[in-house]
Formats: sequence, C-alpha cells, structure tokens
Amino acid sequence: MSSRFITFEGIDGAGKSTHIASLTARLAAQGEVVSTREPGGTPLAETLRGLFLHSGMDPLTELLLVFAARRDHLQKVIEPALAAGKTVLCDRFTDASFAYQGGGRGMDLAVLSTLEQWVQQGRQPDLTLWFDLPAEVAAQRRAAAREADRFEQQDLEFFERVRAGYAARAAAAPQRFARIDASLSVAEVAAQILAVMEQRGW
Ligand SMILES: Nc1ncnc2c1ncn2[C@@H]1O[C@H](COP(=O)(O)OP(=O)(O)O)[C@@H](O)[C@H]1O
Ligand SMILES: Cc1cn([C@H]2C[C@H](O)[C@@H](COP(=O)(O)OP(=O)(O)O)O2)c(=O)[nH]c1=O
Repeated sequence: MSSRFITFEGIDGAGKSTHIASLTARLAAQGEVVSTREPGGTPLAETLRGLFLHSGMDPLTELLLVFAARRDHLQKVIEPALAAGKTVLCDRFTDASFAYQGGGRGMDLAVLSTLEQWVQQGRQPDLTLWFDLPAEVAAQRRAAAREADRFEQQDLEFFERVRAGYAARAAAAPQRFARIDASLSVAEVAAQILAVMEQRGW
C-alpha cells in the first residue's frame, strides 16, 4: 500500500474525534497507520499547542505559532511517515488555519497562502474529510460534552465564519475534499465516511 495523507476538519464539536479512532483501526488492517493532530504531534509542537489554546495573543502571533508547529510536525513526523509508505491520519491541518485564522479572525488569505507554500513545499493531504454542520448544532454538542478552550468560547458568528472558510477551501479543491454531513447521527456519519473510503478503494 502506498502512502496516504488524510486530514479531518470541521468546527469544534463536529464529531471528528468520535470517528478518527474507528477509521484508524480500519486502515491499520491495510498497513501501518500514524494517527496525529495539529497543532501538535511532536514535543515542540505540543508545547506550542498549549500556548495556542490557552494564552491570549494577537491574531498574527496565533497564525505564526500554528505554522511553526506545523513545520516541526511535517519535518519530524508527517514527511518521514509518508516517505516510509505509511498512512497518516491528522486531526486538523492547514485548512483549519484558513478557516479559523482566515475566516474566523479575518487574517489576509494571501499571507496564509504564502505560509502554506513555505511550510509545506507542495505537500497537501490526499483526502480531507470535512465534517460540516451548523455552528448551533456543534455548540449544543460541545456544551453537553466539555469545558471550552480559547477557541470554543467564541460566539456562533465566529463559528459560522469558520464554517464559511472551510466551504471556500472545499470549493477550491473539490478533488481533495469530501464533505460529510456531520449533523446526522453517529451511525449515519460513519456510513458516509465508509462510502468515501470505498470510493477510493481504501
Ligand atoms: N453525529 C453525532 N450526533 C450527536 N452527537 C455527536 C455526534 N458525533 C459526536 N457527537 C458528540 O458530540 C461531542 C463532540 O464530538 P467530538 O467527536 O469531540 O467533536 P470534535 O472532535 O469534532 O470537536 C461529543 O460529546 C460526541 O459524543
Ligand atoms: C490546526 C489549527 C487548529 N486551530 C484551532 C481549532 C480548535 O479550536 C483548536 C484545537 O483543535 P482540536 O484539536 O480539534 O481541539 P479539540 O481536541 O479540543 O477538539 O485549534 C486553529 O485555530 N488553527 C489551526 O491551524
């Protein structure tokens, strides 16, 4: 099996974490799988994650921090795993920067594109599963499930802008993106993911 780079995206509370473990188990039957996340995935990037999620900072600092974490993660974990023919599952990647820092915070998308090129040197996911649902539904799920971090405390308008940011990225890369209707039940979401994987012969 040749390498695959699969990312999971969507607003907080969309249900990504619920499905990553079962997909990891399914793909592990076909070859070695590395399951990782952003920001994070290396000791340095996990340290940056803690600051990113819990310290106040201006939007440009936030953007630079997440791309610094991404660079370390790509160099030390993602690229070596793909070079070894492994499957990499990553909970969030650069689409999240376009959605949250671009859509949510209003950062200049041209700056984001430049950082994307510098940091990734052409690397893009082979498949992005986009868990899409209204911000209000995601907020209800989060409220029932956990304490909010710095991002999860944002209002519904912020998350609708993030959602629109994802929609714009999906429209720009329709071959890479698979939109999952994440407002449905856990079983229905799992069935949609399975259908996407089967379409690709995975
Ligand atoms: N399809 C679904 N329908 C209803 N609740 C869900 C669904 N998927 C996940 N949940 C619940 O919503 C909450 C957030 O899900 P989670 O997987 O942590 O989202 P994310 O990782 O995208 O932030 C959890 O309590 C989870 O059990
Ligand atoms: C990767 C990335 C994440 N984020 C945000 C989105 C999430 O609110 C937060 C952490 O993501 P996540 O790991 O999904 O958090 P949790 O496990 O608590 O659901 O970081 C950005 O703003 N930009 C980025 O580039």
